[in-house]
Amino acid sequence: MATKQLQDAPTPARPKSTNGVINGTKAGTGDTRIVVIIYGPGQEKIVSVFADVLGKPYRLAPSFQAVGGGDHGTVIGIGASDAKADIGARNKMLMVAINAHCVNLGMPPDLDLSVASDYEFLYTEQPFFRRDLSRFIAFTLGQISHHEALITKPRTYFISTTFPDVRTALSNLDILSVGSDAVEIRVDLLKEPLPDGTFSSVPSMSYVGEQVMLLRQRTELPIIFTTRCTRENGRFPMDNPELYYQYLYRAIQWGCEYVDVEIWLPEDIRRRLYEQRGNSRIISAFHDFSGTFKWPSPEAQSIFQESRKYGDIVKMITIINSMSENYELEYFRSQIKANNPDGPPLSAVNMGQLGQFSRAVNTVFSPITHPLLPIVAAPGQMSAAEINGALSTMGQLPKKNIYAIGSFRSTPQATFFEKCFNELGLPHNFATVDRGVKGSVEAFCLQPNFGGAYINPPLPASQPNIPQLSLSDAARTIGAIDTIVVRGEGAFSFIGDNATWKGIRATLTRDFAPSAYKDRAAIILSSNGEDAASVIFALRSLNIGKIYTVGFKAQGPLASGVEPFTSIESVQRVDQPFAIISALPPDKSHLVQPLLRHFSNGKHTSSSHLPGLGKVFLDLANGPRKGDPLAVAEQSGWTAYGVADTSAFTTVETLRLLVGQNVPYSFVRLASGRGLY
Ligand SMILES: O=C1C[C@@](O)(C(=O)O)C[C@@H](O)[C@@H]1O
Repeated sequence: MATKQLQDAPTPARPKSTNGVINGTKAGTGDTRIVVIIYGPGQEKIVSVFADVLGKPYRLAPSFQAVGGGDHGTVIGIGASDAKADIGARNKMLMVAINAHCVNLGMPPDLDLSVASDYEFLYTEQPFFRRDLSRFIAFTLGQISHHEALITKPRTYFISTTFPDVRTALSNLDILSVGSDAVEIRVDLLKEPLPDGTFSSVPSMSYVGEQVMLLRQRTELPIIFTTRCTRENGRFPMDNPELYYQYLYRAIQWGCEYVDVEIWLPEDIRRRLYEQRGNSRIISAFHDFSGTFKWPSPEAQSIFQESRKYGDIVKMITIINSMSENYELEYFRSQIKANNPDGPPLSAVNMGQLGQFSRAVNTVFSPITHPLLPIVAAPGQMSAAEINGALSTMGQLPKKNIYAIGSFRSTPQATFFEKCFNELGLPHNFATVDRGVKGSVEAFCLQPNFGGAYINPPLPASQPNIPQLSLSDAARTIGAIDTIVVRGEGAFSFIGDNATWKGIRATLTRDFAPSAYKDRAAIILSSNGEDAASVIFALRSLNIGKIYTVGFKAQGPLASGVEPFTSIESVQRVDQPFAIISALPPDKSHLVQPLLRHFSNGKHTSSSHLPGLGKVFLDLANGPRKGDPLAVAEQSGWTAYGVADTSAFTTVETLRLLVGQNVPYSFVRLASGRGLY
């Protein structure tokens, strides 16, 4: 049957690396196959949204057979009933098929189409969450990847949600996920109501699909999809391993970033899931509730070796009987690390109260809970604040002074940082200090308990004058340090970094995949090269084509491929730019308006009859301004963002750099409603 077909077919043309948008690296091109969107009755407009997000033209086709090599670079739409006829016979090396299904229409997706497609996008028409689509497509096509960034982060946490229906969690999700790097959906704990008032023993695929969709619409965090079995503290029945395959494979198709695959499952199922995982990552999971498991045993070693065969992360969780077994786990952890330098990261904790020590010291994907959750997902689970409290009591999280250094006395951000520290149980002090006289930044860095700083306006990277400071690539290239991070002690223990460009890039990729920027033109307006440097860096990381400038001339390492507009004629010669970014100060920000209007109905770069029309405008001006560039942009058909978006994304990045904790963008924006920006 159709399921069988998939079992034998690893996802073809998987990009060699998922070099998505991480750190200073460039966005990868990802999957280069032709994207085919299967749409439901009356839903052809979803094809144009996919095309817009990807920055590509689109056309509708009657069948897979009608798609050929000449369609590279065009998004193809095929109606669901037409697609059914020949989806099984499609050339999988040439095209990637995505079944787009609108759940508002009251019917579950067609099972044959679900199974035969490479991916499935479930969406609601009202409200429609474009950023959900953007994230889904950028992830499944390998243009972005969270994993590389997460496994290099010193500590990662995921929140195990235990809701029977994620709808009840949505209003609290922002606060629940403070401190988490990923959100786990415990599929086995979902309770699907049946018409007779009871609950289904296993939630149906369509119910689970909708739950995943709802969760992803409300969080930007990667999702971990878990079907925990009855023997391992879960509710998923164990009599039919094939059922696990069906759910877990569908999780890959839905674009879940992580899929938890239990080690007891037959090897064939684990292998298939691993081979077919596309850009998802497999967490190979082992739980032992017998109380007889021993970390120093050969069994523990062989479980790790078996898990690593089909796991990007290995998770081992057990019940213990004495405190000393925590030390045995630590020895096991260090051995595994030493003997498997290229092996997958190990996430290992002991359950129960006795095991809480290990929950505090585990650094890789530590499962956490939150007081607002209905139940803890496993005995002994702790919240992020409890773990940080324990670490600080054990001397593992020394109290530091963290500063906002600027030409200001106090800012709402400072209050926000303090709130985050409280919420996360971090022991640090936060102080806002005036930069004042030259040299004061250095003076703060030299204080014994200096724990890092964000600096506004940024420090020139050319003359920071701080001993022990090394620079990140981004700070060096941009020429500005807005964050000083402390890593360890001794020589070069301070890193001068730049968080602003990441805030800009995150804003630019909120509603568009990185491919939308590739080789397209952009215009930057600024009074000087310094204010524009982080913008150029962010655009370059998205493989932008030509950059035109107004008000400044780019210098130094960022100057190549950047051309100033010299006259009205030079503006008129330019093809439709994909992005216009203004770094002008508020009193000059209205000067961008004529450009926004000029390019409103633009000439198109693409020769196709249906080009992607998306265009992005970002206004970085902060403060009361003349005119309303955002309104003008929106009237002229631009997708417009203001500085509040970029500042919120930059705050996320700054917190991550300074204290290693993830505070979701949505939470920062929530706080901004109370006057953060
Ligand atoms: O595997 C784990 C770890 C866990 O069992 C714990 O012990 O915290 C909780 C589960 O939800 C998660 O899937």
